[in-house]
Amino acid sequence: MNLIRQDLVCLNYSNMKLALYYTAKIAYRFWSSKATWGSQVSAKSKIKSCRSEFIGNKKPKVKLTDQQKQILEAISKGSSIFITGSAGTGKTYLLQHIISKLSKIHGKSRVFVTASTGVAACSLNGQTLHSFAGIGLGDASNVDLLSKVTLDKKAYRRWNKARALVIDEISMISGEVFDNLEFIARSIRSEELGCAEKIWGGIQLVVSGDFFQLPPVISNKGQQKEFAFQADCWNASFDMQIELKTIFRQSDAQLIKLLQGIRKGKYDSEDLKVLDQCCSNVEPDSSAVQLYPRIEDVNRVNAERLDYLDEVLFHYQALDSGKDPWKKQLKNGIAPELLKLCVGSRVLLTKNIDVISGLVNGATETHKLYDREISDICGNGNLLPVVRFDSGQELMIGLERWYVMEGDQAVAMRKQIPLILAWALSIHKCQGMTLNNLHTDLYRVFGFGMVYVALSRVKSLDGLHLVNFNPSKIKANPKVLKFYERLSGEKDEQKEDGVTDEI
Ligand SMILES: Nc1ncnc2c1ncn2[C@@H]1O[C@H](COP(=O)(O)OP(=O)(O)OP(=O)(O)O)[C@@H](O)[C@H]1O
Repeated sequence: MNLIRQDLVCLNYSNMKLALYYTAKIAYRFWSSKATWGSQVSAKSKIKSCRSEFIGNKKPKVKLTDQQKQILEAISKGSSIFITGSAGTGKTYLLQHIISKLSKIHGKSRVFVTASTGVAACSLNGQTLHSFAGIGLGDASNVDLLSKVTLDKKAYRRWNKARALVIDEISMISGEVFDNLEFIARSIRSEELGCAEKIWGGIQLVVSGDFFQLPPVISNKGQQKEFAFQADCWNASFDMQIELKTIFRQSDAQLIKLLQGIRKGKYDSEDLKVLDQCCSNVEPDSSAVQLYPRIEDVNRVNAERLDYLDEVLFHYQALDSGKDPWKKQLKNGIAPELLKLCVGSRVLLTKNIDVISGLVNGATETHKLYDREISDICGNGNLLPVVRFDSGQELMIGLERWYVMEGDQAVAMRKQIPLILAWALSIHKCQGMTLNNLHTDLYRVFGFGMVYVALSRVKSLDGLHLVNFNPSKIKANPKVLKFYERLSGEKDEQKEDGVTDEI
């Protein structure tokens, strides 16, 4: 199937020298390459080489903090670690370094990268924890889950093969599930590998997340072990539990103080004044991403805005390969099955494109997502979109691939344009993102952690706009507060015993 019709690309702007240059060149190359879905890799590399002729391919280097380096060293020594810290302290960024280190130590195929949600898993090129484990919804007794996994040859093999297991966004995994997974790992590995029973069957465990962010979705509200840290095996699972302290996402001291308070469910009159100044009932400006607690509001706003533009709609249908259940998991990722765009759509780039991260954010290549300005679809039919970024730079966005990995094996893959409509996003979907300008309606906020997740996405106060803000919605779960008190208490005790600050 032809993706790129051999029509010449037309641009809607007249003053886009740079974009015109790229586009003209790309259009020519596509014309001559007769690109199809199958040949997109070469088309994409042509886009990249074409871009780098103009803007270079430099990736700004990020220096790891002493804490981050200490964690990497401990990983090299085989330690199992829980990494926590406020939003924007670089947990996921560090995980990327950890994953490459673990792959060197154990071999790529023996390192399994997972996360509690599809979106978080996709951003690490991993899979959801539940699908790695083969436990389905995971709502059965440990013995029943063990039999389920034992009957699932592939899942059983994964548990045997694993030398290291990475779990991101742990706040959304319950203690019940965490204990059950430990039981499965220990049972399968001691039986199959013929070794004495060890915790997690001897797998090196790297777990990351912030329990002040979104909690697990639990059907049985009476469940005793709501959070993973309440699991019986939690403390025994780690050699080290460490809280990252340096916040990178924000640099403004007032905003950092405000967010640190909200994280713990606290605020003072100064914080309320700051939040008050962010409140306004004025229609959000078009560069702001609107965050809503409920997906119905997100879909409604995006559909309304798309409709309002009254432009020709372009449909981009994802191309999926692989088998179920892996293929089904692609639906939980960030790349939509059907992407509808038109000229003027507000979009979000959902995949890190090296050349963009260096140029636009001037920071690192590791941002998981970027908020960007108006997109411009060029040409017609199946032509590729050209996006104008906040920096003013314009790029044609080619196809990207999202994989579901089983060790080093890709078991399913989705090809899609790495964009989603982004006038509005759900607070659940934005966990992990960094946004320049956000507008959030907190009227329908429910549960703990939601206000914190929404507000902590933003980089500076200029970019924070609120409606329906009610201080009573700022709340932290008392169990989580206790856990962190204990964590820092233990740290203080260790300090008195002469142990280093971080460990
Ligand atoms: N050592 C570092 N120096 C500079 N920037 C860093 C460093 N570590 C991480 N960052 C940057 O900090 C930002 C936030 O990182 P990241 O998204 O990993 O945070 P996080 O703790 O996972 O946040 P969240 O809890 O919201 O998911 C990213 O832009 C990342 O590139």
